[in-house]
Amino acid sequence: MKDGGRLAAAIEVLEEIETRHRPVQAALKEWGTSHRFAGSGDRTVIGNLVFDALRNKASLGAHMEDASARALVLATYCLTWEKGVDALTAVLESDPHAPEPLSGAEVEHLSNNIGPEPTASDEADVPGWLWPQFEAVFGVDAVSEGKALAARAPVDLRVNTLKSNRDKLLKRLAHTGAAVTSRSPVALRIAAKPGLGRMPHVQAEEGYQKGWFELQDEASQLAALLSGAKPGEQVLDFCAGGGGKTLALAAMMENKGQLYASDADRLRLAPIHERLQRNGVRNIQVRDPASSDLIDLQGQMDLVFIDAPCSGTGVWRRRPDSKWRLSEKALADRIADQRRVLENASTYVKPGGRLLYATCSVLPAENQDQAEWFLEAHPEFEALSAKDVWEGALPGVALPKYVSKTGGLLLTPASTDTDGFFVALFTRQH
Ligand SMILES: C[S@@+](CC[C@H](N)C(=O)[O-])C[C@H]1O[C@@H](n2cnc3c(N)ncnc32)[C@H](O)[C@@H]1O
Repeated sequence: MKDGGRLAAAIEVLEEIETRHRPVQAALKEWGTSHRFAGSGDRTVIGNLVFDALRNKASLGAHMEDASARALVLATYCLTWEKGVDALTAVLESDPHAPEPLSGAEVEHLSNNIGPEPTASDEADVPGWLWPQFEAVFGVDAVSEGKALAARAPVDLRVNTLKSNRDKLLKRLAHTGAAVTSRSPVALRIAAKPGLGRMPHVQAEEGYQKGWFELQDEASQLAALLSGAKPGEQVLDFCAGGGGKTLALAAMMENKGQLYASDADRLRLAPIHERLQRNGVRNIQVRDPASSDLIDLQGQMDLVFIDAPCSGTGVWRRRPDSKWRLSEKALADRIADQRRVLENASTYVKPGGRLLYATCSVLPAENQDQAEWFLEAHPEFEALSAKDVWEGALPGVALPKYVSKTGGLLLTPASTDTDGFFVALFTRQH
Protein backbone atom coordinates (compact mmCIF):
# COMPACT_ATOMS: atom_id res chain seq x y z
CA MET A 1 0.00 0.00 0.00
CA LYS A 2 1.04 3.58 -0.57
CA ASP A 3 0.43 6.34 1.96
CA GLY A 4 -2.79 7.40 0.20
CA GLY A 5 -4.40 4.01 0.81
CA ARG A 6 -3.11 3.97 4.37
CA LEU A 7 -4.68 7.37 5.05
CA ALA A 8 -8.01 6.15 3.64
CA ALA A 9 -7.80 3.04 5.85
CA ALA A 10 -7.02 5.09 8.97
CA ILE A 11 -10.04 7.33 8.28
CA GLU A 12 -12.25 4.24 7.88
CA VAL A 13 -11.01 2.71 11.14
CA LEU A 14 -11.34 5.98 13.08
CA GLU A 15 -14.91 6.42 11.82
CA GLU A 16 -15.66 2.90 13.00
CA ILE A 17 -14.22 3.67 16.45
CA GLU A 18 -16.13 6.94 16.76
CA THR A 19 -19.50 5.87 15.42
CA ARG A 20 -19.69 2.30 16.69
CA HIS A 21 -17.72 2.91 19.91
CA ARG A 22 -15.32 0.11 19.04
CA PRO A 23 -12.10 -0.29 21.07
CA VAL A 24 -9.10 0.80 18.94
CA GLN A 25 -7.26 -2.50 18.95
CA ALA A 26 -10.40 -4.43 18.02
CA ALA A 27 -11.23 -2.03 15.15
CA LEU A 28 -7.65 -2.23 13.81
CA LYS A 29 -7.59 -6.00 14.04
CA GLU A 30 -10.93 -6.27 12.28
CA TRP A 31 -9.70 -4.02 9.47
CA GLY A 32 -6.57 -6.16 9.11
CA THR A 33 -8.63 -9.36 8.90
CA SER A 34 -10.88 -8.00 6.18
CA HIS A 35 -7.96 -6.50 4.18
CA ARG A 36 -5.51 -9.38 4.00
CA PHE A 37 -3.48 -7.73 1.23
CA ALA A 38 -2.20 -5.17 3.76
CA GLY A 39 1.27 -6.06 5.05
CA SER A 40 2.51 -5.62 8.61
CA GLY A 41 4.21 -2.33 7.62
CA ASP A 42 0.88 -1.00 6.35
CA ARG A 43 -0.90 -2.05 9.52
CA THR A 44 1.74 -0.33 11.65
CA VAL A 45 1.34 2.97 9.78
CA ILE A 46 -2.47 2.78 9.87
CA GLY A 47 -2.35 2.02 13.62
CA ASN A 48 0.06 4.89 14.25
CA LEU A 49 -2.22 7.30 12.35
CA VAL A 50 -5.30 6.19 14.29
CA PHE A 51 -3.59 6.29 17.70
CA ASP A 52 -1.98 9.69 17.06
CA ALA A 53 -5.26 11.15 15.76
CA LEU A 54 -6.98 10.01 18.98
CA ARG A 55 -4.15 11.27 21.19
CA ASN A 56 -4.42 14.76 19.69
CA LYS A 57 -8.10 14.77 18.84
CA ALA A 58 -9.03 18.04 20.60
CA SER A 59 -6.04 20.12 19.48
CA LEU A 60 -6.19 18.89 15.87
CA GLY A 61 -9.98 19.24 15.77
CA ALA A 62 -9.67 22.84 17.02
CA HIS A 63 -6.89 23.61 14.53
CA MET A 64 -8.93 22.22 11.61
CA GLU A 65 -12.26 23.58 12.99
CA ASP A 66 -13.44 20.09 12.08
CA ALA A 67 -13.28 17.00 14.30
CA SER A 68 -14.25 14.48 11.59
CA ALA A 69 -12.11 11.36 11.15
CA ARG A 70 -10.87 12.71 7.81
CA ALA A 71 -9.77 16.05 9.30
CA LEU A 72 -8.02 14.34 12.23
CA VAL A 73 -6.14 11.80 10.11
CA LEU A 74 -5.03 14.32 7.48
CA ALA A 75 -3.91 16.76 10.19
CA THR A 76 -1.98 13.96 11.93
CA TYR A 77 -0.10 13.15 8.73
CA CYS A 78 0.50 16.76 7.71
CA LEU A 79 1.05 18.47 11.10
CA THR A 80 1.88 15.92 13.83
CA TRP A 81 4.08 13.87 11.49
CA GLU A 82 5.35 17.06 9.87
CA LYS A 83 4.91 15.82 6.29
CA GLY A 84 3.60 19.23 5.16
CA VAL A 85 0.79 20.27 2.85
CA ASP A 86 2.67 19.76 -0.42
CA ALA A 87 3.55 16.16 0.37
CA LEU A 88 0.00 15.45 1.54
CA THR A 89 -1.45 17.01 -1.63
CA ALA A 90 0.84 14.87 -3.78
CA VAL A 91 -0.10 11.70 -1.87
CA LEU A 92 -3.83 12.38 -2.23
CA GLU A 93 -3.59 13.20 -5.93
CA SER A 94 -1.29 10.37 -7.01
CA ASP A 95 -2.93 7.34 -5.42
CA PRO A 96 -6.31 6.06 -6.66
CA HIS A 97 -6.91 4.50 -3.23
CA ALA A 98 -6.34 7.79 -1.40
CA PRO A 99 -9.12 9.91 0.12
CA GLU A 100 -10.49 12.86 -1.88
CA PRO A 101 -7.98 15.65 -2.61
CA LEU A 102 -7.79 18.54 -0.14
CA SER A 103 -10.47 21.22 -0.30
CA GLY A 104 -9.47 24.88 -0.32
CA ALA A 105 -10.58 25.20 3.33
CA GLU A 106 -8.50 22.18 4.33
CA VAL A 107 -5.40 23.60 2.61
CA GLU A 108 -5.97 26.88 4.46
CA HIS A 109 -6.33 25.20 7.84
CA LEU A 110 -3.36 22.89 7.30
CA SER A 111 -1.13 25.73 6.10
CA ASN A 112 -1.98 28.37 8.69
CA ASN A 113 -3.36 28.92 12.16
CA ILE A 114 -6.64 30.46 11.04
CA GLY A 115 -9.11 29.11 13.61
CA PRO A 116 -10.00 30.86 16.88
CA GLU A 117 -7.51 30.60 19.77
CA PRO A 118 -7.96 27.06 21.20
CA THR A 119 -9.13 26.66 24.78
CA ALA A 120 -6.45 25.50 27.22
CA SER A 121 -8.07 22.07 27.51
CA ASP A 122 -8.15 21.67 23.70
CA GLU A 123 -4.53 22.74 23.45
CA ALA A 124 -3.66 20.18 26.13
CA ASP A 125 -5.85 17.46 24.57
CA VAL A 126 -7.73 16.97 27.83
CA PRO A 127 -11.56 16.60 27.90
CA GLY A 128 -13.03 19.98 28.99
CA TRP A 129 -14.96 18.57 31.95
CA LEU A 130 -11.69 17.28 33.51
CA TRP A 131 -9.81 20.54 33.00
CA PRO A 132 -10.53 21.96 36.52
CA GLN A 133 -8.92 18.82 38.02
CA PHE A 134 -5.87 19.25 35.77
CA GLU A 135 -5.52 22.86 36.82
CA ALA A 136 -5.96 21.92 40.48
CA VAL A 137 -3.14 19.38 40.42
CA PHE A 138 -0.74 20.88 37.86
CA GLY A 139 -1.38 24.65 38.09
CA VAL A 140 0.57 26.53 35.41
CA ASP A 141 1.92 23.24 34.05
CA ALA A 142 -1.54 21.85 33.23
CA VAL A 143 -1.15 22.37 29.45
CA SER A 144 2.33 20.82 29.26
CA GLU A 145 1.22 17.87 31.42
CA GLY A 146 -1.80 17.30 29.15
CA LYS A 147 0.38 17.50 26.05
CA ALA A 148 2.84 14.98 27.49
CA LEU A 149 -0.08 12.60 28.13
CA ALA A 150 -0.94 12.97 24.41
CA ALA A 151 2.52 11.91 23.22
CA ARG A 152 3.60 8.40 22.26
CA ALA A 153 4.87 6.21 25.08
CA PRO A 154 8.09 4.19 25.13
CA VAL A 155 8.12 0.45 25.77
CA ASP A 156 9.46 -0.14 29.28
CA LEU A 157 10.70 -3.51 30.48
CA ARG A 158 11.24 -4.70 34.04
CA VAL A 159 14.17 -7.02 34.46
CA ASN A 160 13.06 -10.08 36.43
CA THR A 161 15.82 -10.33 39.02
CA LEU A 162 14.64 -13.83 39.96
CA LYS A 163 16.06 -15.00 36.62
CA SER A 164 18.30 -12.36 35.11
CA ASN A 165 20.01 -9.01 35.64
CA ARG A 166 20.01 -5.68 33.86
CA ASP A 167 23.51 -5.86 32.36
CA LYS A 168 22.90 -9.27 30.87
CA LEU A 169 19.57 -8.21 29.37
CA LEU A 170 20.97 -4.98 28.05
CA LYS A 171 23.37 -7.04 25.93
CA ARG A 172 20.72 -9.55 24.85
CA LEU A 173 18.33 -6.78 23.79
CA ALA A 174 20.91 -4.48 22.18
CA HIS A 175 19.28 -4.95 18.75
CA THR A 176 16.01 -3.44 20.07
CA GLY A 177 17.70 -0.19 21.15
CA ALA A 178 16.84 -0.86 24.83
CA ALA A 179 18.67 1.43 27.27
CA VAL A 180 18.68 1.97 31.04
CA THR A 181 16.35 4.59 32.54
CA SER A 182 17.13 7.14 35.23
CA ARG A 183 14.89 5.96 38.09
CA SER A 184 14.05 2.28 38.36
CA PRO A 185 17.21 0.19 38.80
CA VAL A 186 15.47 -2.73 37.10
CA ALA A 187 14.11 -0.90 34.05
CA LEU A 188 15.10 -0.92 30.39
CA ARG A 189 13.45 1.39 27.88
CA ILE A 190 12.92 1.28 24.15
CA ALA A 191 12.20 4.89 23.17
CA ALA A 192 9.04 5.74 21.24
CA LYS A 193 9.59 6.19 17.53
CA PRO A 194 7.99 9.11 15.69
CA GLY A 195 5.75 9.08 12.59
CA LEU A 196 5.81 5.81 10.69
CA GLY A 197 8.21 4.19 13.17
CA ARG A 198 7.54 0.68 14.36
CA MET A 199 8.26 -0.61 17.87
CA PRO A 200 9.98 -4.02 18.22
CA HIS A 201 7.75 -6.90 19.27
CA VAL A 202 9.55 -7.72 22.49
CA GLN A 203 7.20 -10.53 23.49
CA ALA A 204 8.69 -12.54 20.62
CA GLU A 205 12.14 -12.33 22.26
CA GLU A 206 13.63 -15.47 23.78
CA GLY A 207 14.21 -13.50 27.01
CA TYR A 208 10.51 -12.78 27.36
CA GLN A 209 9.55 -16.39 26.77
CA LYS A 210 12.07 -17.43 29.41
CA GLY A 211 10.79 -14.93 31.98
CA TRP A 212 13.88 -12.72 32.07
CA PHE A 213 11.78 -9.59 31.69
CA GLU A 214 8.23 -8.33 31.71
CA LEU A 215 6.62 -5.35 29.98
CA GLN A 216 5.93 -2.78 32.69
CA ASP A 217 6.00 1.00 32.63
CA GLU A 218 8.67 2.53 34.83
CA ALA A 219 6.04 4.28 37.00
CA SER A 220 4.44 0.95 37.79
CA GLN A 221 7.89 -0.50 38.63
CA LEU A 222 8.55 2.47 40.94
CA ALA A 223 5.22 1.93 42.73
CA ALA A 224 6.31 -1.63 43.55
CA LEU A 225 9.78 -0.48 44.64
CA LEU A 226 8.27 2.22 46.91
CA SER A 227 6.30 -0.47 48.79
CA GLY A 228 9.60 -1.66 50.28
CA ALA A 229 8.49 -5.33 50.03
CA LYS A 230 11.25 -7.46 51.55
CA PRO A 231 12.26 -11.13 51.59
CA GLY A 232 10.46 -12.93 54.44
CA GLU A 233 7.47 -10.57 54.62
CA GLN A 234 3.77 -11.43 54.42
CA VAL A 235 2.40 -9.41 51.51
CA LEU A 236 -1.09 -9.18 50.02
CA ASP A 237 -1.58 -7.81 46.49
CA PHE A 238 -5.26 -6.98 46.90
CA CYS A 239 -6.09 -5.88 43.31
CA ALA A 240 -3.67 -8.22 41.57
CA GLY A 241 -5.48 -8.40 38.21
CA GLY A 242 -3.15 -9.94 35.63
CA GLY A 243 -0.27 -9.72 38.10
CA GLY A 244 1.99 -6.89 36.88
CA LYS A 245 2.66 -5.63 40.42
CA THR A 246 2.56 -9.13 41.88
CA LEU A 247 5.51 -10.17 39.73
CA ALA A 248 7.49 -7.07 40.69
CA LEU A 249 6.76 -7.65 44.40
CA ALA A 250 7.78 -11.31 44.09
CA ALA A 251 11.14 -10.33 42.60
CA MET A 252 11.75 -7.90 45.47
CA MET A 253 10.93 -10.67 47.95
CA GLU A 254 13.44 -13.04 46.28
CA ASN A 255 10.94 -15.88 46.63
CA LYS A 256 11.17 -15.68 50.45
CA GLY A 257 8.18 -15.02 52.72
CA GLN A 258 4.62 -15.29 51.46
CA LEU A 259 2.89 -13.34 48.75
CA TYR A 260 -0.89 -13.55 48.30
CA ALA A 261 -2.57 -12.38 45.10
CA SER A 262 -6.28 -11.71 44.97
CA ASP A 263 -8.77 -9.76 42.88
CA ALA A 264 -12.54 -9.34 42.92
CA ASP A 265 -12.66 -10.41 39.28
CA ARG A 266 -11.43 -13.97 38.71
CA LEU A 267 -11.28 -13.49 34.94
CA ARG A 268 -8.79 -10.67 35.35
CA LEU A 269 -6.77 -12.85 37.71
CA ALA A 270 -6.68 -15.84 35.33
CA PRO A 271 -3.54 -14.92 33.28
CA ILE A 272 -1.50 -14.61 36.47
CA HIS A 273 -0.82 -18.36 36.70
CA GLU A 274 1.08 -18.59 33.43
CA ARG A 275 3.01 -15.38 34.19
CA LEU A 276 4.03 -16.56 37.67
CA GLN A 277 5.35 -19.79 36.20
CA ARG A 278 7.28 -18.03 33.43
CA ASN A 279 8.77 -15.63 36.00
CA GLY A 280 9.86 -18.41 38.38
CA VAL A 281 7.76 -17.15 41.32
CA ARG A 282 7.40 -19.80 44.04
CA ASN A 283 6.34 -17.97 47.22
CA ILE A 284 2.80 -17.20 46.08
CA GLN A 285 -0.76 -18.19 46.85
CA VAL A 286 -3.32 -17.00 44.32
CA ARG A 287 -6.67 -16.61 46.09
CA ASP A 288 -9.42 -17.05 43.52
CA PRO A 289 -12.47 -15.17 44.89
CA ALA A 290 -14.79 -17.96 43.70
CA SER A 291 -13.16 -20.67 45.78
CA SER A 292 -11.42 -18.97 48.71
CA ASP A 293 -11.52 -15.89 50.88
CA LEU A 294 -8.94 -13.87 52.77
CA ILE A 295 -10.34 -14.17 56.30
CA ASP A 296 -7.24 -15.94 57.63
CA LEU A 297 -5.10 -12.96 56.55
CA GLN A 298 -6.94 -10.32 58.57
CA GLY A 299 -4.57 -8.22 60.67
CA GLN A 300 -1.61 -10.39 59.56
CA MET A 301 0.05 -8.59 56.63
CA ASP A 302 3.32 -6.66 56.74
CA LEU A 303 2.27 -5.01 53.50
CA VAL A 304 -1.01 -4.69 51.63
CA PHE A 305 -0.66 -3.35 48.10
CA ILE A 306 -3.69 -1.70 46.49
CA ASP A 307 -3.34 -1.13 42.74
CA ALA A 308 -6.78 0.43 42.71
CA PRO A 309 -9.36 0.36 39.93
CA CYS A 310 -9.26 3.86 38.41
CA SER A 311 -10.06 6.11 35.45
CA GLY A 312 -6.72 5.36 33.78
CA THR A 313 -6.04 9.05 33.06
CA GLY A 314 -2.34 8.39 33.69
CA VAL A 315 -2.12 5.93 30.80
CA TRP A 316 -3.77 8.04 28.09
CA ARG A 317 -0.54 7.79 26.05
CA ARG A 318 -1.21 4.07 25.65
CA ARG A 319 -5.04 4.12 25.54
CA PRO A 320 -6.00 7.41 23.90
CA ASP A 321 -9.55 6.29 23.13
CA SER A 322 -10.27 5.92 26.86
CA LYS A 323 -9.52 9.64 27.25
CA TRP A 324 -12.58 10.63 25.24
CA ARG A 325 -14.78 7.83 26.54
CA LEU A 326 -14.40 8.51 30.26
CA SER A 327 -17.69 9.82 31.68
CA GLU A 328 -18.53 11.62 34.92
CA LYS A 329 -20.55 8.58 35.97
CA ALA A 330 -17.65 6.17 35.33
CA LEU A 331 -15.29 8.40 37.32
CA ALA A 332 -17.77 8.58 40.22
CA ASP A 333 -18.08 4.78 40.13
CA ARG A 334 -14.28 4.34 40.29
CA ILE A 335 -14.07 6.77 43.23
CA ALA A 336 -16.68 4.70 45.09
CA ASP A 337 -14.80 1.47 44.20
CA GLN A 338 -11.56 2.95 45.53
CA ARG A 339 -13.16 3.74 48.89
CA ARG A 340 -14.60 0.24 49.14
CA VAL A 341 -11.21 -1.25 48.32
CA LEU A 342 -9.39 0.96 50.84
CA GLU A 343 -11.91 0.04 53.56
CA ASN A 344 -11.62 -3.66 52.87
CA ALA A 345 -7.90 -4.01 52.09
CA SER A 346 -6.83 -2.03 55.16
CA THR A 347 -8.28 -4.70 57.46
CA TYR A 348 -5.48 -7.10 56.44
CA VAL A 349 -2.65 -4.84 57.62
CA LYS A 350 -1.09 -5.86 60.94
CA PRO A 351 -0.19 -3.23 63.56
CA GLY A 352 3.09 -1.70 62.40
CA GLY A 353 2.40 -2.90 58.83
CA ARG A 354 2.14 -0.81 55.65
CA LEU A 355 -0.68 -0.06 53.24
CA LEU A 356 0.19 1.18 49.76
CA TYR A 357 -2.50 2.88 47.68
CA ALA A 358 -1.74 3.40 43.98
CA THR A 359 -3.68 4.48 40.90
CA CYS A 360 -2.71 5.01 37.27
CA SER A 361 -4.60 8.30 37.41
CA VAL A 362 -3.48 11.91 37.73
CA LEU A 363 -6.83 13.20 39.05
CA PRO A 364 -6.79 14.52 42.63
CA ALA A 365 -10.29 13.06 43.21
CA GLU A 366 -8.80 9.57 42.86
CA ASN A 367 -5.49 10.35 44.51
CA GLN A 368 -4.76 12.77 47.32
CA ASP A 369 -8.50 13.35 48.04
CA GLN A 370 -8.86 9.60 48.60
CA ALA A 371 -5.74 9.48 50.78
CA GLU A 372 -7.12 12.33 52.91
CA TRP A 373 -10.55 10.68 53.12
CA PHE A 374 -8.95 7.41 54.24
CA LEU A 375 -6.79 9.02 56.92
CA GLU A 376 -9.78 10.93 58.27
CA ALA A 377 -11.89 7.78 58.43
CA HIS A 378 -9.07 5.62 59.85
CA PRO A 379 -7.15 7.31 62.63
CA GLU A 380 -5.35 4.02 63.28
CA PHE A 381 -3.38 4.71 60.07
CA GLU A 382 -0.89 7.48 59.50
CA ALA A 383 0.73 8.70 56.27
CA LEU A 384 4.40 7.92 55.71
CA SER A 385 6.56 10.79 54.45
CA ALA A 386 6.81 10.58 50.67
CA LYS A 387 10.32 12.01 50.80
CA ASP A 388 11.49 9.37 53.30
CA VAL A 389 9.84 6.56 51.38
CA TRP A 390 11.34 7.72 48.08
CA GLU A 391 14.83 8.24 49.46
CA GLY A 392 14.72 4.89 51.27
CA ALA A 393 13.70 2.99 48.13
CA LEU A 394 15.62 4.98 45.52
CA PRO A 395 18.70 6.53 47.13
CA GLY A 396 20.30 9.22 44.98
CA VAL A 397 17.29 9.58 42.66
CA ALA A 398 15.74 13.07 42.68
CA LEU A 399 12.37 13.37 44.49
CA PRO A 400 9.51 13.88 41.98
CA LYS A 401 7.96 17.33 41.62
CA TYR A 402 4.41 16.53 42.78
CA VAL A 403 4.28 15.54 46.43
CA SER A 404 0.93 16.01 48.22
CA LYS A 405 0.21 17.06 51.82
CA THR A 406 -0.76 13.52 52.78
CA GLY A 407 2.50 12.04 51.61
CA GLY A 408 1.35 10.96 48.14
CA LEU A 409 3.67 11.08 45.15
CA LEU A 410 2.52 11.73 41.61
CA LEU A 411 4.58 10.61 38.61
CA THR A 412 3.72 11.99 35.17
CA PRO A 413 5.05 11.88 31.59
CA ALA A 414 6.12 15.54 31.74
CA SER A 415 7.75 15.45 35.19
CA THR A 416 9.22 11.94 35.43
CA ASP A 417 9.03 10.67 31.85
CA THR A 418 6.74 7.83 32.93
CA ASP A 419 3.04 7.05 32.79
CA GLY A 420 0.92 9.00 35.25
CA PHE A 421 0.90 7.14 38.56
CA PHE A 422 -0.01 8.05 42.14
CA VAL A 423 1.40 6.29 45.19
CA ALA A 424 0.66 6.93 48.89
CA LEU A 425 1.87 4.83 51.81
CA PHE A 426 0.28 4.53 55.23
CA THR A 427 1.31 2.65 58.32
CA ARG A 428 -0.99 1.06 60.89
CA GLN A 429 -0.36 2.36 64.41
CA HIS A 430 -2.45 -0.16 66.37
C1 LIG B 1 -5.49 -1.37 38.08
S1 LIG B 1 -6.20 -2.91 37.97
C2 LIG B 1 -4.97 -3.98 38.61
C3 LIG B 1 -3.80 -4.20 37.72
C4 LIG B 1 -2.79 -5.20 38.26
N1 LIG B 1 -2.44 -4.96 39.64
C5 LIG B 1 -1.51 -5.26 37.46
O1 LIG B 1 -0.49 -4.72 37.88
O2 LIG B 1 -1.54 -5.88 36.39
C6 LIG B 1 -7.38 -2.87 39.28
C7 LIG B 1 -7.96 -4.20 39.66
O3 LIG B 1 -8.83 -4.01 40.79
C8 LIG B 1 -9.81 -5.01 40.74
N2 LIG B 1 -10.91 -4.62 41.64
C9 LIG B 1 -11.93 -3.77 41.42
N3 LIG B 1 -12.72 -3.67 42.51
C10 LIG B 1 -12.20 -4.49 43.43
C11 LIG B 1 -12.58 -4.85 44.77
N4 LIG B 1 -13.66 -4.32 45.35
N5 LIG B 1 -11.80 -5.74 45.42
C12 LIG B 1 -10.70 -6.27 44.83
N6 LIG B 1 -10.31 -5.98 43.57
C13 LIG B 1 -11.04 -5.11 42.89
C14 LIG B 1 -10.19 -5.08 39.28
O4 LIG B 1 -10.78 -6.32 38.96
C15 LIG B 1 -8.84 -4.87 38.60
O5 LIG B 1 -8.24 -6.10 38.25
